[in-house]
Amino acid sequence: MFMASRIQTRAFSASARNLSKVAVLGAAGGIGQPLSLLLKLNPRVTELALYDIRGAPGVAADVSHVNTKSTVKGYEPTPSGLANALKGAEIVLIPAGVPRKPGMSRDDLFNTNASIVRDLAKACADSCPEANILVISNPVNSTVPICAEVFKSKGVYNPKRLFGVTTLDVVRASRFVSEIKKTDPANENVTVVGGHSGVTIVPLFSQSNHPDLSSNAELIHRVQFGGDEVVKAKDGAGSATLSMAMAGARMAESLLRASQGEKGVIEPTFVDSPLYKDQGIDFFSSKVELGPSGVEKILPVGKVDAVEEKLLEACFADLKKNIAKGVAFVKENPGN
Ligand SMILES: NC(=O)C1=CN([C@@H]2O[C@H](COP(=O)(O)OP(=O)(O)OC[C@H]3O[C@@H](n4cnc5c(N)ncnc54)[C@H](O)[C@@H]3O)[C@@H](O)[C@H]2O)C=CC1
Ligand SMILES: O=C([O-])CC(=O)C(=O)O
Repeated sequence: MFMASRIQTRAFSASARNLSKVAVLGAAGGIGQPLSLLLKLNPRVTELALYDIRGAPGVAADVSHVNTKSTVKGYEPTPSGLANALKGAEIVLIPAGVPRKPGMSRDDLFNTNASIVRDLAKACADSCPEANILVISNPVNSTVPICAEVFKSKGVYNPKRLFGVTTLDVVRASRFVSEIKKTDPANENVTVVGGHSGVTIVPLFSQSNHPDLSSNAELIHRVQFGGDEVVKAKDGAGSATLSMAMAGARMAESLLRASQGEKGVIEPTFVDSPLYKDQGIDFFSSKVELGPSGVEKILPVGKVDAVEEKLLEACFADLKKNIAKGVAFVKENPGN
């Protein structure tokens, strides 16, 4: 009897620890819908909260019929709907905002998406200040600093809990390499550092299985401008959604694995980083070891070759401006 109740208690505390509410803000969009589906398929997610300014209850009703154990709820587009979606969330994924059309840069999205992300970050700071915030909305190089400034202004900033999602860049890099080398992309781990737009995306092929590729200008360009390929092909109907949903779901899964005790979980992500602060760059994407507190350890960039050295120089110049723009936006437009 005593033994049985002890076992039951232990089983209960283990499952209580693994209750993971995940919220998606922008859940009815091109990324939000497949991302919500992939999260519903993830057994580590126990509660899925879907929010959008339109259509979240419909997406939630649909996804909720998928026969996995997690519960799914769609929230009304009201301040209380948003607050309830966020309350108790361990992870918040933010793909809310407009995507690019052909001819636009990610920075061209700033004017629309900056205030969307600022306001959603405020809601997160109020309702789930300890959640891991995963920013997908572009321009990531600026929207992540925007979130940081909002959290700072509310006195709840924890740099270990804020992530710009750059997973798609390594997903693409490994796939593109595997196409060239006729290998399985699952075995191609390409480190990509910097930021998430154009020349701020720096693949480090010298550190990969195929160091010869570091002089392949065409491949480097394809990784840096992979997003443009999709924007062009969609011809006005948006940008990457399905591959992005997969990348976002992978990042969320990695955080859940790490928070549930798995050691050595490493993902590339754009975080508040010490790596180049001496050069005035406060956020940088590199390999990050994840843990129960979010960022466990930011790994060094490591040895780069002369080509990559030049790529990094170009990255720094743009990245610095993108970050400063996000910081200045919140200072000049604190919102209500
Ligand atoms: N980090 C990355 O690697 C990638 C980022 N993106 C970015 O993700 C963002 C979303 O892209 P898509 O899903 O294709 O766009 P979409 O237009 O299909 O969906 C965006 C959704 O956000 C919603 N939304 C707008 N304002 C909102 C608010 N204040 N609160 C909640 N929801 C709101 C819209 O109603 C819409 O359902 C874009 O900014 C895009 O550039 C896209 C691909 C890759
Ligand atoms: O290219 C875009 O605008 C969307 C994006 O960030 C990507 O696909 O990497």
